[in-house]
Amino acid sequence: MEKQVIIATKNKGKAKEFEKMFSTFHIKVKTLLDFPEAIDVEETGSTFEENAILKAETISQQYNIMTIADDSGLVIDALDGRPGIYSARYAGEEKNDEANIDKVLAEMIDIPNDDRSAKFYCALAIAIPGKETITVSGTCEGEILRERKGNNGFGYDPIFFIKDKGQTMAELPSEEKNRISHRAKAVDKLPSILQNLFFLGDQK
Ligand SMILES: O=c1[nH]c(=O)c2ncn([C@@H]3O[C@H](COP(=O)(O)OP(=O)(O)OP(=O)(O)O)[C@@H](O)[C@H]3O)c2[nH]1
Ligand SMILES: [Mg+2]
Repeated sequence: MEKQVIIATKNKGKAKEFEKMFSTFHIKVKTLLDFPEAIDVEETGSTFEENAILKAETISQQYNIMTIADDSGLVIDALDGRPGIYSARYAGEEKNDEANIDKVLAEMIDIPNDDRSAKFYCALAIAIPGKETITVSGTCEGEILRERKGNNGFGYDPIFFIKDKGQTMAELPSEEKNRISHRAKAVDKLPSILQNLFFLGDQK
């Protein structure tokens, strides 16, 4: 039977990236964009991992199926780690990427060029009914530009500059982002975990 996994996200940018990355695992992926009636999980955790676990466990219990959730964000050193777990809503509940970028650029207007380091962080939680939830994570180092560059990706990608690429995350083609991003680095850790889980105890 083809393995089924729900990715507990409503974020279109993430959904696209997960569908592309999972196509190599021959696992059929659905996201919460396919389940409009899914519980809307309130992210009350104080860490990326806590929020990812909340999202994965709520949905895996609702549908009794293996669920992976991603909680991720942008952590800027000069802003004491902000926006962090509040990245999606940094400029307000409407989760507007453009407004989020504007707010970060305004807060960093006086930050010198040599103090604009940042990282993207992604925590994934894997919840399987009847088993212990597992988390993995990935990070991608970069720095924050003073203006947007590039139209690919989503969120803060246009202002996140990756030195050894000489480009922003939004200038990279999506295949390239899906090789080097914080999300890709976390997803890369899944095959060995899924192998063990499926090998040790086939999903019911
Ligand atoms: O430029 C970006 N490139 C990325 O690759 C990326 N990954 C995360 N983020 C930011 O962090 C928030 C996640 O917040 P988040 O994990 O709570 O997700 P979300 O609320 O958007 O959807 P959901 O997965 O919770 O349904 C997102 O909205 C973005 O602002 C990114 N920005
Ligand atoms: Mg969220």
